[in-house]
Amino acid sequence: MTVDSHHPRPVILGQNQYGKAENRVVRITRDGDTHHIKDLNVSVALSGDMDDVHYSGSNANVLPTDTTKNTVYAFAKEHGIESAEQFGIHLARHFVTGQEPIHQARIRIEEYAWERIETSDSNSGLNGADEVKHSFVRRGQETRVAQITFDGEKWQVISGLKDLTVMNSTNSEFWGYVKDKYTTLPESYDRILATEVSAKWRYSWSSDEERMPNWDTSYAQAKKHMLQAFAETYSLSLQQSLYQMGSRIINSLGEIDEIRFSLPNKHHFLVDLEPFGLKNDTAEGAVYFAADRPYGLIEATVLRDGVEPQIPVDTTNL
Ligand SMILES: O=c1[nH]c(=O)c2[nH]c(=O)[nH]c2[nH]1
Repeated sequence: MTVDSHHPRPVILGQNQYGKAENRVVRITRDGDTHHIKDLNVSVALSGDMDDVHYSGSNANVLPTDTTKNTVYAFAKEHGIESAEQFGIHLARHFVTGQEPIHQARIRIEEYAWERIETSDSNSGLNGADEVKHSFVRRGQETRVAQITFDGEKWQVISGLKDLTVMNSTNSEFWGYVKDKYTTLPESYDRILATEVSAKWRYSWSSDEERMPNWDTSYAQAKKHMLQAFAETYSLSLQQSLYQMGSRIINSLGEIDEIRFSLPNKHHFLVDLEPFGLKNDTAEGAVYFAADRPYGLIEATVLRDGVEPQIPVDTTNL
């Protein structure tokens, strides 16, 4: 049999599925001052009677991927997120039982774990009222970095860390900024503040080997002060938090003269759930869309008065 180009061999549609992938959903629940966080990456894949949309373009059986995304956010608000498994079961059941043409739903979930930042008061137990209960550090922790330079006489040691992700689920505002004709950002009086800290600090030590700092102790202290300053600062901008983190280190650790931060503002947008009759109110605990890009990038050096800045402005490849 010859192949007639006007009547090609039938081409058959094989396995197919569709849905919205990587819905980044952050659910904060508030129990008084104590906040709880669930942070998921949810991917929905549906399959069923989808021949027509592929063969002819008829969308009659197609629940839009946009709807699957909205369902993830609305369920997070309405039913909460008890566990990834429970949330996935709930979603899968909804799609399969709710839409006749959908026969199978596969929900894949990644969950990012967060731990509470221990603030000064959580340890002492003396002043429990001031303990910070809305500050978290993402588990997995950071990468420690160091750069050592020696010219035969003098040493320069720059230490630091990257990929230390932290979040305050309240005590962050952003308002009173410049507005021009392109400004649309609504002022916020209670927002999530999250960043992935990249910091490099320079030691004043440069020669006397007898008086060399204890690098491990110093690193642990710098990290602790940075986290506590982040947690304890009532923030009016990420810039202000940055300065507080840096100055806490400079004030607490005599051996460090200079610190440079690169802080991406990991934006969390309140999801509009009004169309589904759901109030998504910050004060009650809310559902956020965790955007990955673009992001604000806040960078600055904080130094001891009188010292010369030496850490390069662009520390990416330090
Ligand atoms: O903490 C912030 N600093 C900014 O400079 C800024 N700009 C913006 O849009 N949001 C924020 N947040």
